[in-house]
Amino acid sequence: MVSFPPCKINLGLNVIEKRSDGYHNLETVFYPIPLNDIVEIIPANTTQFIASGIAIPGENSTNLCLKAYELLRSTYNLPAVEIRLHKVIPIGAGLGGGSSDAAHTLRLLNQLFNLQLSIVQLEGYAQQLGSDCAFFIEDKPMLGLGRGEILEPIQLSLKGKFLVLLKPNVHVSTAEAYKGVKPSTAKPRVKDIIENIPLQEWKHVLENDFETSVFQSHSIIRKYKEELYATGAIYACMSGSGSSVFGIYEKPFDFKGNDLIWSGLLTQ
Ligand SMILES: C[C@@](CO)(OP(=O)(O)O)[C@H](O)COP(=O)(O)OP(=O)(O)OC[C@H]1O[C@@H](n2ccc(N)nc2=O)[C@H](O)[C@@H]1O
Ligand SMILES: Nc1ncnc2c1ncn2[C@@H]1O[C@H](COP(=O)(O)OP(=O)(O)O)[C@@H](O)[C@H]1O
Repeated sequence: MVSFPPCKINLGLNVIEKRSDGYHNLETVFYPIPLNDIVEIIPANTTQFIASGIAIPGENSTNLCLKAYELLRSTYNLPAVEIRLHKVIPIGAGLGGGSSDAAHTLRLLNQLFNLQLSIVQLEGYAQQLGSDCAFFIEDKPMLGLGRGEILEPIQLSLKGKFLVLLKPNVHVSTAEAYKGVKPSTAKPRVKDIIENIPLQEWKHVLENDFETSVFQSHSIIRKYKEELYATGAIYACMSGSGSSVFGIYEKPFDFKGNDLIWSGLLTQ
């Protein structure tokens, strides 16, 4: 059985407060982008994980696909499987690729072994694997609260707009990015902006709190954001903790550049 885990971008991101468990409460809108990995799961005599495509740092045993399998196996006594992952989504880019692979592994196992887990139950397992993992159980635009695992519907349509997604060759650690932000509760709400302010105005009001410190250490990301605006983007922003950055355009646009990783029309 095969699935095609997409990635996500964050439309605005407020880091609200540091929590006693070391995580941060945040407010963001997750939006799915059809730049996809491929996960295939087949019953096997012994459990194994086989990766191809972009190299994933770390041992295979630490891969989130296997962690997702182990999580369900511990409760449902699952048989051995072979999990094949073809990696397309750039790693550590603020695109949530690992979380998406994990969520889609849960979804595939649910189907393959007829576990009859509901969306809410699958989201519960996903939360244990990563803060933004639950979003990928449904892959539709959602407001993300708490650590990112509390999902609420949002009124938003970018259907027909065109997106350009760039990934400069720099790596930003998520944990370091959180350390570089001063949390604040006194910011305009992402939800209010997205639901009530026209897209054309977002560039004046919708922010990603990670940008200030991440741009200081990686000026190429700021440069790319400026380039997106210079080529006509209505709104441009870094995704998550970086290093990818996206621009939303009114019409299809042939962006030229080596670090272009995806462009296309939005459908949601
Ligand atoms: C920043 C965001 C925004 O969507 O995305 P990415 O840039 O990673 O894609 C997410 O919050 C990333 O979520 P995720 O990548 O699942 O994070 P996790 O693996 O759970 O946590 C990695 C580390 O980030 C920090 N962390 C993460 C989430 C959060 N709400 N507060 C935190 O402080 C913690 O130090 C944690 O140890
Ligand atoms: N299937 C996977 N795909 C990508 N990264 C994975 C995967 N499993 C575990 N990881 C680990 O997760 C980290 C980055 O996750 P990723 O989702 O690519 O980035 P981000 O958190 O920036 O969105 C890497 O350090 C990588 O070793």
